[in-house]
Amino acid sequence: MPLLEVERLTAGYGEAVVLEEMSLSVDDGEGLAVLGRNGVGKTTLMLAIMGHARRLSGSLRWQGTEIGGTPAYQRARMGLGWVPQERDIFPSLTVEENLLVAGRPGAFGLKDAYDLFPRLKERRRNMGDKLSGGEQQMLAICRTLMTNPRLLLLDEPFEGLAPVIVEELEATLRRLRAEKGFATVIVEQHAEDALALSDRAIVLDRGKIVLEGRSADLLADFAQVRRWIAV
Ligand SMILES: Nc1ncnc2c1ncn2[C@@H]1O[C@H](COP(=O)(O)OP(=O)(O)OP(=O)(O)O)[C@@H](O)[C@H]1O
Repeated sequence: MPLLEVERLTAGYGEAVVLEEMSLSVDDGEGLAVLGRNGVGKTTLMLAIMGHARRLSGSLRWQGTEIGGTPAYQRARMGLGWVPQERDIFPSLTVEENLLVAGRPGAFGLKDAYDLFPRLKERRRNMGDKLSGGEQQMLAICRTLMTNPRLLLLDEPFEGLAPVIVEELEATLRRLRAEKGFATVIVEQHAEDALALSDRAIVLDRGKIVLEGRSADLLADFAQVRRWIAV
């Protein structure tokens, strides 16, 4: 049984339809990349999975249970972990406080966060608004990991970061998946990075899946991906 199953999902905001009859699934431990140009509905898909966008029809199943009508906070408790593009760090709390307020019982705790990103340990007494972009992203990822999710949804985690930081984040995400068996869904403009990090990928255009396949195959024939993502 897939961990997450999206079936003929139509979703958007108010009366506006952004996603049309979209179907996809993510297995336990699997990495899925979501690619596409600006405005095609990638973030909306994440928001719909988390319960923050409006579902008009279709179904969402989590470990076989329908969650289409389940409120967002309960989905988070069920093991869906969301790392928003805005990072949503509390500016007036320290790094450590940001981590602790997110914490829920489970295998991943403060020590694991600091092992994953030693930089966060060095900065643990810094306020949330006194961090570099890369440190903020590390904190945003760890804060979600502190909720001990089964699935980690990342929205453009590499946006605006220096290449050396992107490499560090990529290596850590790879290690996390290998060691802890997390399933991940990653939305990225950097398509080649996202393909290198994932097992499978979907490419969206105007609210629909226009291409999907194994990431290795899409990387080997990148021209067909570029057709859909080039501006
Ligand atoms: N809160 C909202 N209310 C109404 N429409 C919205 C809202 N958020 C996004 N949209 C619209 O939904 C469509 C898809 O946006 P979405 O953010 O999902 O795209 P995206 O592929 O993630 O793009 P980007 O890479 O720019 O984030 C766009 O036309 C956008 O204008």
